[in-house]
Amino acid sequence: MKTTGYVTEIIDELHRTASLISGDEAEKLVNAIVESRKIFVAGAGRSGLMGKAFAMRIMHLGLDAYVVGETITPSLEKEDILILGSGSGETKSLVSMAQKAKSLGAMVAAITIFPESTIGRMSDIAVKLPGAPKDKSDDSYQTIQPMGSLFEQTLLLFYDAVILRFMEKKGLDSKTMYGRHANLE
Ligand SMILES: O=C([C@H](O)CO)[C@H](O)[C@H](O)COP(=O)(O)O
Repeated sequence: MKTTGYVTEIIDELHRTASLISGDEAEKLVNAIVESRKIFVAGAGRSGLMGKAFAMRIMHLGLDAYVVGETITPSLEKEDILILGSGSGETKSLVSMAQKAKSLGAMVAAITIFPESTIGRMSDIAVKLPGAPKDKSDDSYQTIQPMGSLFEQTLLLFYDAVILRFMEKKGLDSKTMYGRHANLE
């Protein structure tokens, strides 16, 4: 298949996964972000990269957003939310973060293929995204893509959709948000 054929196939896969995301679960996450004081985002590897893109846009919304592990990230407190993106829901560093966040009384949200995973079960809000785990141990969801690519792409689209929903709720537009964009690039 030509590279452009693969692009079309990936988009078809994303159409299928997008249509399976629960609107109620997504709305719970948006409302939790609205109600939280600070928003912390975490994920490992590629899932973490999608989280960084999400945290940047949350900052553009005018909220206090942080990526876990960065040098200027402050302490998590009980009025805050920790959002974890993890296909498997079993990544060890994220399990520890979820445990710590729970012990501090903060809200934990998981975006995962497996709400029944360790991270999913520990979370106050779990949004299920369809996909195949990176080790392909669960072959119930078919994708032509390697490892967790389909989950990671769906995660980025989902995060961008959360931003749009937040903008809609708060009457924000791109122009206002651009006013907060980095100007030392
Ligand atoms: O980087 C990743 C890998 O390339 C899978 O496609 C994963 O995002 C990373 O290993 C984290 O895994 P999950 O927590 O299961 O998303």
